[in-house]
Amino acid sequence: MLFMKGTPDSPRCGFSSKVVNALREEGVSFGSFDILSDEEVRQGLKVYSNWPTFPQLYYKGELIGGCDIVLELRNNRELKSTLSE
Ligand SMILES: N[C@@H](CCC(=O)N[C@@H](CS)C(=O)NCC(=O)O)C(=O)O
Ligand code: FES
Repeated sequence: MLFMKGTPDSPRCGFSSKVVNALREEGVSFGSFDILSDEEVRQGLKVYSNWPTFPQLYYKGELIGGCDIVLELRNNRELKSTLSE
């Protein structure tokens, strides 16, 4: 599940766009939520996960990370395996 700015087909920030591209390139299917549509979710998730920025990628209810971490996993060829454990 990706909490992002905008939607996968219409991202509203480059960081969110990069994560969408990485997931699509790996053939990972994912749900998404546009945090720009809900200020309460936007601020609440930062507290919930102790992570101050978006995008936030979750797998099985746990935060995997943001743009930097997702791209690092992809570059290390670990993204797909991380999201299928
Ligand atoms: N280094 C971050 C880049 C993401 C980032 O800096 N996001 C900012 C600008 S889009 C953010 O979400 N700020 C808080 C907010 O907009 O609520 C990452 O790896 O995800
Ligand atoms: S919205 Fe400006 S950097 Fe993401």
